[in-house]
Amino acid sequence: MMAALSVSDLVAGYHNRPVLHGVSLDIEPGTMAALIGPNGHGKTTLLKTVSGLVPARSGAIRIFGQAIETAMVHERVAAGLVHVPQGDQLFGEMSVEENLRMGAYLRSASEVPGALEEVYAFFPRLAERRGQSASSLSGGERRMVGIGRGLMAGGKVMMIDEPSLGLAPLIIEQIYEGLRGLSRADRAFLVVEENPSRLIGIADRICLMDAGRIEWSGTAAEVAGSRDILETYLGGH
Ligand SMILES: Nc1ncnc2c1ncn2[C@@H]1O[C@H](COP(=O)(O)OP(=O)(O)OP(=O)(O)O)[C@@H](O)[C@H]1O
Repeated sequence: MMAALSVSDLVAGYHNRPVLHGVSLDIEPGTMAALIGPNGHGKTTLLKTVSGLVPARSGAIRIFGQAIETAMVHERVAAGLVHVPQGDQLFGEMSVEENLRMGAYLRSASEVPGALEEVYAFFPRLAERRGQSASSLSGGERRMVGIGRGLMAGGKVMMIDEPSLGLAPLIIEQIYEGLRGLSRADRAFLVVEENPSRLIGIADRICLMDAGRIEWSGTAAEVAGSRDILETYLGGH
């Protein structure tokens, strides 16, 4: 089967600091992969390199077979790639719905109402607050708008950087349930998560990143059952 996202031997970094030392990973359509690992080992840099915010020095990135490693950011979005960054970067003065509509800037006007319906169906709280300014939302609601705005782009591969960051356990559950519900045969997710136990029953595969490489990958239950992995990489979480 053709991978939704395929990364091979990706090398990238900042100025004279290499961060990714040959990352390879494939995500199948219809699945969710989670990227875990110690802080500062390149998870965010991987997402930024795939979305084109950090240039790749070498290696290949493909979306459903289409090579994008030298494409401009907007061309990657047009190819179906969505990146929901840490901190959401919402427009605080604009309403929930206006923020959501911003995500659909590359789509035709006729597709927007259906896309909005989909977001509101999965995050009903946003439907209730559609006219409220983004700056007045709670942290969890903001995260939902960030993810919803990504969905509005109609992406086939959604990368979400730490959807659970700073949120209460109940809200984290709602966010992950929303994501699970958004799973479709023609869509794939890559999420960064610091706590692998949250991903049991949610992520299809866990990829462990260490020192700029994918060191290991397997199911969430395999991670939870592996003392070595938990103790070596995750400080016994
Ligand atoms: N703009 C930048 N310029 C220079 N170095 C950077 C820049 N952004 C990140 N780095 C460095 O690159 C390395 C990897 O950072 P990255 O944010 O990818 O890690 P991470 O695994 O996502 O960690 P975290 O979970 O803490 O976000 C770190 O050493 C970081 O200091």
